Amino acid sequence: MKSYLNTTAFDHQAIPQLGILLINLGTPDEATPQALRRYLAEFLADPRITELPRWFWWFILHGIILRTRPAKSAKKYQQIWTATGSPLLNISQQQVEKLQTVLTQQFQSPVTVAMGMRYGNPSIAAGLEQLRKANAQRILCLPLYPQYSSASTGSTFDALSQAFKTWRWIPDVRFISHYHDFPAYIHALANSIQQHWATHGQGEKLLFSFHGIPQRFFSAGDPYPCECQKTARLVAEKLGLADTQWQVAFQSRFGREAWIQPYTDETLIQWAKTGTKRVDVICAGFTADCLETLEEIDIENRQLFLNNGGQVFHYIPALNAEDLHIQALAELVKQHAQGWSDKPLSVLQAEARQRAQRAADAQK
Ligand SMILES: C=CC1=C(C)c2cc3[nH]c(cc4nc(cc5[nH]c(cc1n2)c(C)c5CCC(=O)O)C(CCC(=O)O)=C4C)c(C)c3C=C
Ligand SMILES: [Fe+2]
Ligand SMILES: [Fe+2]
Repeated sequence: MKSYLNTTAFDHQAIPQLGILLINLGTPDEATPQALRRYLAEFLADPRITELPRWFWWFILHGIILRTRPAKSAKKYQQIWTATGSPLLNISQQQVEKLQTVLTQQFQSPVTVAMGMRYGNPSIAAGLEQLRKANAQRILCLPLYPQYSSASTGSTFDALSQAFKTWRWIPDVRFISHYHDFPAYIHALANSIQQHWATHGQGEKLLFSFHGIPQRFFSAGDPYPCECQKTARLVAEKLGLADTQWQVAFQSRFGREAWIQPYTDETLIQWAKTGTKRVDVICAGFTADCLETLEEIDIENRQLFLNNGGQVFHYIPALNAEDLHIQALAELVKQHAQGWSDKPLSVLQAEARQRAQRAADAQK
């Protein structure tokens, strides 16, 4: 017989909370080949990530990839690892804390913000469990992927559904599918670029580098590349850039098949070879700095540009836990939590007391 979470009797006195679950991709527990093997085995087994026949992919994954990639990836992670662990996890924790503070100030109803990672720890199930224990009867799920892709956002939805399968009492649930053109997010990006230019000067060209996906996914109807283009265009318009001053490219290619183009590394090499001396690169789709930005862009792609004739390479950090980013996330949450956050604590407490009283009366 299957048993479900919620093992204690319903508590009439408990104050309902609004729960916000921030979700990101995830990261290994340590920068070691063993930890990478565990992490990549979970990540690369996700059918949304590969979309290949399971038997065929299982053979490639276990026969080839998991024998070689963990050691190579561990070396890369070691270059960006901090005293307190993975940058992505550290930054995510800061985002949770700051958003909790801002929403507590701005919402009438009590709110709890938690984090769940699609792969690795803390898992989505653990983040939801934290919200369940806080008596979150309404849960807003916010994958921190501004641009929708089946491989990222779609996969997050799968994991949420899987986790809820174990709950007895399914709360009200809302899911933010994308926010690639949300004004406060565009404003935060434009502001971050302007701040960077004010301190370091402006390059000749600005490259918006987004994580790629296989071309096959786009051809099958994934809107991701279009949403990346729109984010970049809106930011460039806000900055008043001419079409010759900016471009979109896609990084993080994996495997041998074609991914969406142009590729970031090839673009930077071509720019360097054709006389561009100073570039700025921003990874606008990454809401927190991680391996793909700190190692692939700020280390590997920097070298490619400088080795091919470029002279100045500036990586503009992700929005991370910057105030304007947290403000943008708070606005996004407010928009999607409409009708959920308007009861002051005093009203919720009075309702809880009435519930408890009626339950006690009914037992007499
Ligand atoms: C195998 C194919 C992959 C697809 C498709 C893919 C899509 C995708 N990924 C992100 C965001 C991140 N990916 C990160 C790391 C990473 N990505 C892949 C592969 C695919 N991603 C791998 C194998 C790895 C692990 C590192 C490595 O071994 O190279 C990260 C960084 C995580 C960290 O710990 O720092 C992020 C973030 C998106 C948004 C996306 C689809 C749009
Ligand atoms: Fe990468
Ligand atoms: Fe990825």
